[in-house]
Amino acid sequence: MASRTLSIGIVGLGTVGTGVIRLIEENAMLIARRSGQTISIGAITARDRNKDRGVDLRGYRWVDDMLEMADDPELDIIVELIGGSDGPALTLAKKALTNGKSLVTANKAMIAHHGLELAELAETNGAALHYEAAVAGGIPAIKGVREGTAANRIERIYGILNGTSNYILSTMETSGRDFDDVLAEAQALGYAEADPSFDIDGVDAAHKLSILASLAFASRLDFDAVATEGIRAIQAADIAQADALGYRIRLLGLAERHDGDKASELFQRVHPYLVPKSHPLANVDGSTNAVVAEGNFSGRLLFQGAGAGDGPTASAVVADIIAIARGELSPAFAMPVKALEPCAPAESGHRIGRAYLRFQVADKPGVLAEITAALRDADVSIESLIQKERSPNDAVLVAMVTHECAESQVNATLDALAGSSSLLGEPMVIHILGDE
Ligand SMILES: NC(=O)C1=CN([C@@H]2O[C@H](COP(=O)(O)OP(=O)(O)OC[C@H]3O[C@@H](n4cnc5c(N)ncnc54)[C@H](O)[C@@H]3O)[C@@H](O)[C@H]2O)C=CC1
Ligand SMILES: N[C@@H](CC=O)C(=O)O
Ligand code: NA
Repeated sequence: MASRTLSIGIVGLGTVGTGVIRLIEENAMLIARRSGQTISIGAITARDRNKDRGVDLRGYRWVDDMLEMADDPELDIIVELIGGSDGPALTLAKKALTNGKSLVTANKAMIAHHGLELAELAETNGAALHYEAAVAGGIPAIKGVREGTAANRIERIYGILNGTSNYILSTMETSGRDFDDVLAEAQALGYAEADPSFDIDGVDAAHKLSILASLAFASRLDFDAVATEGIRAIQAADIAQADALGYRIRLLGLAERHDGDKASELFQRVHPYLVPKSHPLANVDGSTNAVVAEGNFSGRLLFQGAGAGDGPTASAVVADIIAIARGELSPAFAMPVKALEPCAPAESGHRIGRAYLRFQVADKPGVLAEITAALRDADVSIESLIQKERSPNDAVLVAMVTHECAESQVNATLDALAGSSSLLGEPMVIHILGDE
């Protein structure tokens, strides 16, 4: 058994926090051998001391005020597992790092909004900031990109970054069940954020994408520049149409760096995509995540595994603790924060691709002609067109797939149709994954 002890304070005892305790208890010997030290849980806290969490916490020191942990000389590492971009999590993180204590966190919202500030605090105070669990749960995606691809110029990074929305889409696809019903199940399984709109509106995936993009492109983290759309508007009919056309719908995050003559631009987007069934991402189901990184020497790398849930997320948290125990003090964003380059956001309009468009229209003569005229005026040609029969609310679903065109042309089509009395509800655009 290792003779030295590294003491951690765990803040937050929900899905991830209790998972971390279970893992450290069950794999204690192995972890001690691998890290060269015994990892001891020196203090714990959460909102409610008396809640039954299914783990016996009686042997651990309870601290009422989490901020005391950041001042506690007995603790070497603070493990922040409460969540939230600002508020207590951020206060705790800053205090711990300022005091030279290393911080391990699963909090992507906080890293996406304040990661650079926290990384600078870590640099200044000789502490480590590790956040493997914050992106793609149990997959070592941060380590994979920060270290595994360090020698490469990354051309593009993309993937399925939110377990809850992938669980919803893939379960709706296979079972035909209702959106709300499947979301409730994902929440019960511990996959969803405290506010599940972060999952279904693409915000959680955008947090993760912005972090990955900073690592991949050595650029300053810029969450506000991620164009974000979630899965709320996707209907069972879209999933069925996609299936008939040979695709599955997945919520993807995609980032690319465009190096111009003078400056670099960064394209970052979270959006539903039609993924060809033959593409590896089409077969990523349930809460599984997958990250594709394309390096100029490595070629395409695919990291895949559980993106949410107690066990996989705890695995990533404890891997970070072990890394710190081993003395790994590498900068949080692979290089000193000052060395990261600012990149202006790239516009999407010039992007070329195919798109799935779905309209809900009034069942009256001339509607289809109106849509096709708007497409013609924007010079968008149609590869396939499906007109479905009338639904109970008298709407008719018209879905189509375009030939390759610039996204600005699709936008021009929708602009021309905006306000038309023939359209019942907002049209839906789903990009089709090309040779990304
Ligand atoms: N659940 C998952 O699959 C994953 C979660 N994460 C992240 O891990 C973090 C924790 O997530 P979960 O464990 O799912 O959340 P949870 O809601 O299950 O647990 C949160 C815990 O923090 C405590 N807490 C919240 N605010 C507090 C406060 N002001 N003072 C003291 N304690 C407070 C709660 O009492 C609870 O014990 C979040 O940042 C989340 O985004 C990351 C990857 C996967
Ligand atoms: N809510 C998140 C949890 C992991 O990050 C998700 O569903 O992916
Ligand atoms: Na991870």
